[in-house]
Amino acid sequence: MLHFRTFPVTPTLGKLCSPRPLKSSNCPRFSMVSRENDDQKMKIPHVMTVAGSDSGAGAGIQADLKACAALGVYCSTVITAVTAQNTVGVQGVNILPEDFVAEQMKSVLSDMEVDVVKTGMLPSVGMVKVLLQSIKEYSVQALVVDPVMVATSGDVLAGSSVLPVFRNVLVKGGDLPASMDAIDVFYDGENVYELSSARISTRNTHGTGCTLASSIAAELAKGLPMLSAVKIAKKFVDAALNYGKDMAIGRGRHGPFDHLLKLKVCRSVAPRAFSPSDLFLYAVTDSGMNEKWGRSITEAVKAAIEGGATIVQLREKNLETREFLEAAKECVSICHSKGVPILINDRVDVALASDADGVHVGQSDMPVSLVRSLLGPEKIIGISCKTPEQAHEAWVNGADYIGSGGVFPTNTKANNRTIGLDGLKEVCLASKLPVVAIGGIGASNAQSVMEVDAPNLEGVAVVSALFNAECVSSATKQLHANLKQAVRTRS
Ligand SMILES: Cc1ncc(COP(=O)(O)OP(=O)(O)O)c(N)n1
Ligand SMILES: Cc1nc(C(=O)O)sc1CCOP(=O)(O)O
Ligand SMILES: [Mg+2]
Repeated sequence: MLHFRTFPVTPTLGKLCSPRPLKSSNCPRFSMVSRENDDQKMKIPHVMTVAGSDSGAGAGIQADLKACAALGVYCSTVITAVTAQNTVGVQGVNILPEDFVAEQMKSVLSDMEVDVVKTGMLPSVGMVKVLLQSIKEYSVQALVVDPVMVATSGDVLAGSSVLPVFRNVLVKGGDLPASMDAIDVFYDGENVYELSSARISTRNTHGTGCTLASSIAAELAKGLPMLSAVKIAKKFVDAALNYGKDMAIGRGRHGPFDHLLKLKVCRSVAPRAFSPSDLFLYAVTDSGMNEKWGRSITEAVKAAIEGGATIVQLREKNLETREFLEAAKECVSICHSKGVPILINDRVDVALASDADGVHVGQSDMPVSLVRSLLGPEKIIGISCKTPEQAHEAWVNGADYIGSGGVFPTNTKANNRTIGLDGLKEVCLASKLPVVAIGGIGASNAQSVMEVDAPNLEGVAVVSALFNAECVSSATKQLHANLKQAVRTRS
């Protein structure tokens, strides 16, 4: 079945309201705007959806909200009808009174700066008139109309009387049976474009139309031209279908798919919550040392875990990205099988791609708040601090722990400033975060570190004491025993 999804933007809008020109394609996604009696504020792209509610949350208002959230656009919602719906079909439709739909639109449009209006289920010609009346009063850049005439299940949701008013059209071919590719045809009033992608074989297609239309609206709200917006929206729908292709929600023929695919990446990366006690014996790798002793990174990591390392960091400064990623994937699998968290030094991309538990960054690396926004809430982020001010900032910016040093002079990190045991204590006392000491620490001086009187000092991070030793597991066992002894003395 072909679903006709139509997008009458500027030509048709000219008749309906006074559209503002679309923002240029290279304008920033979030621009600064000034309003009367207001300081400079961050302008968030805004789509207002006028659509029906789907109780199964695969389509309608719920799909629009999820698509806009996934694409980083604010979405306000005007509900035209409430449907009783699931993966089997539409069991009931309760249409809201037209004057109340008008009231919702007025509430949003009179207060908020809406860039694009996207319509879904408009169950009567009266409702279309209500919409036109409202958007005549307030200026919006574009109107994306998804006629929602027929649900994926085949249920008819709106009559054909609304068809003649549409102009530009995107004809979706995703539901055509027995074709290898999903081919959509876009006509912008002048040219016809064929947009094809590989068909994703899945039962979870409920809400694809709503999602495609709201994604186009979201990209237009960011300032993209129409054809680019349509292409990106199609890519997003394909990615979401792919992520959700094996989900099992509902018993019907058409399940919902996974709009929030980015969150799924975060979710799968954190097998268990971070605990400060993980920092007790922190093994930080060094490829130069492992090469010198003729062992691979994976052999070194296995041996450190065997000796009692409680957390691992891959600090591989000389590896090519591809080599680093392969080693990281293997080490992630080893560490996860042993229940030991593994972090990546500096490289957020490698951490994401390898499914590692987090990242350790220094003061001149990517800022913690940005790392957090890229990695999501569940990942572990460590930050190096040498001063109380940095330690305070680490907490404010959302780090999970602090690495503080150099406690003693070290040959492992060039030009590293030594802060001593006193400097370490000052850092500990300036933050609520757990702290791991680093720099020149080994079995012979670990006890003196653990004697520092700071309750949040959780352990030691070491490179050469483990990896510049002939036998990594023995060296780790020895350090572990000494740390245990130090803790017994401390308590
Ligand atoms: C646990 C821990 N603490 C400190 C560091 C040092 O990080 P950074 O300052 O970014 O220096 P490099 O390690 O990148 O040279 C660390 N890696 N781990
Ligand atoms: C990676 C690193 N960071 C430091 C800091 O002071 O932040 S000291 C250091 C090197 C630690 O190696 P070793 O255990 O061989 O001394
Ligand atoms: Mg660094």
